[in-house]
Amino acid sequence: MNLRLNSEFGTLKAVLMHRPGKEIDRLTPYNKEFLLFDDVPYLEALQKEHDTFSNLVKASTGAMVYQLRELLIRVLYDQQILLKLMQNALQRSGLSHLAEAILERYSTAECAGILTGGLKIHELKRKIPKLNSGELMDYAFAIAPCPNLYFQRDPMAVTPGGIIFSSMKMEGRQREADLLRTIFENHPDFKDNINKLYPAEGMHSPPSIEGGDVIILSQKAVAIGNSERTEEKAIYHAAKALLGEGTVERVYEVHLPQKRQYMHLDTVFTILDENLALTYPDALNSVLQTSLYTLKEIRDDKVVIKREVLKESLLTILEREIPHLEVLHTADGNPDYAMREQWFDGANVFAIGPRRVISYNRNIHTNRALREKGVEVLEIPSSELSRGLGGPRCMTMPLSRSRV
Ligand SMILES: NC(=[NH2+])NCCC[C@H](N)C(=O)O
Repeated sequence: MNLRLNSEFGTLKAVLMHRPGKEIDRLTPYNKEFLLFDDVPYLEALQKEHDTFSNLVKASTGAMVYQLRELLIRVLYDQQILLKLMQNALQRSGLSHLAEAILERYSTAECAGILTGGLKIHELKRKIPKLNSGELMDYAFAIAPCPNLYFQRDPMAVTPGGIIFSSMKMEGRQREADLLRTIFENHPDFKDNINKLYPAEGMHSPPSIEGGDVIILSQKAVAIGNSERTEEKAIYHAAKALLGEGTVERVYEVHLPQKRQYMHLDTVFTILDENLALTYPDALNSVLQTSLYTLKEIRDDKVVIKREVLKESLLTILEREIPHLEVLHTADGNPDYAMREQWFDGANVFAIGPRRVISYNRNIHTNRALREKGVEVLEIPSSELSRGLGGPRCMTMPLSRSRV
């Protein structure tokens, strides 16, 4: 599988998802903010909703649906890889010296569970009795959980020129990117098919960039949100790699207001067909600045790029890049509902093919407007899934689509 995509809407052929697990049960009213949740979801119901979603993706497209847990277990059979991930995970609590003892006592599948669901001190004490000292706070995490892992969109991005491995802004999500990168660099299905664009070789503590901020406008153009989560410096480096690779000719930096409800560019718009986009107008109108990166020259293997600040709105750019663009608004622009539906990711539908989308059932006004435009809308239940403040696009990492 060649890991490149040239659109947001070509018929889906393979996608990566994560069925939420133990990590969700770790959320409490006290840690939810740090872990970027707006509520404390009910795991069983959340899993049911997620199963409906992944089954629907499979049934409606015939696509291969990879599950993160299976891919992770496969690469963790390599003890060196497992040890390194475990040490990194424990490092944050100053306990990396316990990594080997953990590997001796837990199976590979259990280690995968720990790396995603976290580990508390009292759980560890049951396995390593000599740890029974009162100094360690029993209910503290030795390894913090990754409850946002079902938002598979964010820890990386597949572009027309290759893969961007995210460097996550928020501490509560940083380990997710390590897990994804380890999988894609080591799993036999993927490791020989990736062209890594970001971070550049030897870059330590790369500036933050998250997959939800990366949107393919066309084979030749990519938009990246400069947002609460993605920094200008990261966009510069990603643009340089993309333009140097050569498939993409224009990279747009879209300056979003730094607000939680617009945390990523894909909370503001998604592309559903060669000439149809779904947007949240208030956010679109508050984009006051965009910049365009293009290639200046490649001399002695050195890529030089040029940045122009454009006095153009996001809409103008979309219209230029997407000929005959029609724009549909969340809740059809109805002011009573547009804001409500955007909060629950109305604009964040997942295109499984041209004018075919999966959307949350709760966004009834948006779904109706989509249908009136001739879009096939497949609905999924959303009472629990939406509590993490991400929608169907956020929950999926497409790996292969038919070319358009
Ligand atoms: N691509 C997206 N819009 N992802 C939404 C992620 C939501 C998640 N709770 C976070 O705050 O990071």
